[in-house]
Amino acid sequence: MAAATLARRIGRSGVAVMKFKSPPVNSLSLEFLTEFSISLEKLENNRACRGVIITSALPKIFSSGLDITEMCGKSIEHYTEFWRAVQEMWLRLYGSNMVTVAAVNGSSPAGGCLIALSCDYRIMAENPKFSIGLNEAQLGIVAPFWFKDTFVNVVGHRIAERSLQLGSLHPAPEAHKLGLVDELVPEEKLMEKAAAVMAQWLALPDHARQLTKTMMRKAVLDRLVAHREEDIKNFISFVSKESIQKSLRMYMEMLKKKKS
Ligand SMILES: CCCCC/C=C\C/C=C\C/C=C/C(=O)SCCNC(=O)CCNC(=O)[C@H](O)C(C)(C)COP(=O)(O)OP(=O)(O)OC[C@H]1O[C@@H](n2cnc3c(N)ncnc32)[C@H](O)[C@@H]1OP(=O)(O)O
Repeated sequence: MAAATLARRIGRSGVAVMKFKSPPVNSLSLEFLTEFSISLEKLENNRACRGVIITSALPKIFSSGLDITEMCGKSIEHYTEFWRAVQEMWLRLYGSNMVTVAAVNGSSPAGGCLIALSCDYRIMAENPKFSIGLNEAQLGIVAPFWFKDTFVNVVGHRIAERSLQLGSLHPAPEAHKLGLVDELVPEEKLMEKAAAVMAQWLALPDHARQLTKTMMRKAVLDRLVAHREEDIKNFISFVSKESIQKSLRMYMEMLKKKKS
């Protein structure tokens, strides 16, 4: 696959490093999501792999979230396939038996934030220009219930409610204060710190850690599994509305204008 190049390396420590590399901004296209899920599945099935560090190969951007062009002016069949791929990615990552560490080395709005939130631990570069959050409301769209559930499980109900309603993108220091990321480190120390955190988590017996993780996350995962088809229908009916299409088009135009 060409668009989403994901470098993987499993060291002697049993840790893979996955680097998002889909210029210009690592947006989560159908192709990217499919490749990401396949990569996760391969690592999950590889007994030599016990943990994965997820980061970006691009400067300043971890991931710009779902590829908005995938949600604009496409067919029902396309929306169905795209949304199933988003669900699949989250089910694999949030439900992974591996230790997952996000080394967030750039901005991470919406779907990018979901990826970080789905990991076991988040370390972010301490650059106040980098921001993270579920900003869907700013686009005139609504974060699905499982994005919200994942967010609540990390920061708690009150912080999630305020942040989601306002569609806030939190600069790194604020994200740390809110508990949205666990640690801030200078950018050049990010991978070193991620490896140290990984070693700490891998020092425990896998079975105890895995069963505990399942216990903590199962209810939220089961909720999407039980309502998967309904969630796809909701997405399609929401995104097919002309008012939502208009909001998405205006947002894309705003992004382009910002440059000129
Ligand atoms: C009640 C029932 C509910 C049911 C559920 C229904 C609906 C919910 C559906 C979905 C949830 C949505 C989740 C999402 O993830 S939406 C995506 C949100 N992402 C963003 O808001 C980020 C937008 N991008 C930026 O802010 C910036 O681009 C950046 C990431 C900060 C990088 O800035 P920089 O200045 O470095 O780059 P540019 O802005 O110049 O961008 C370069 C280039 O990329 C294009 N682009 C950026 N982001 C996206 C994107 N997410 N998708 C597609 N394209 C993107 C940008 O337009 C530029 O393109 P150009 O052609 O001009 O070069």
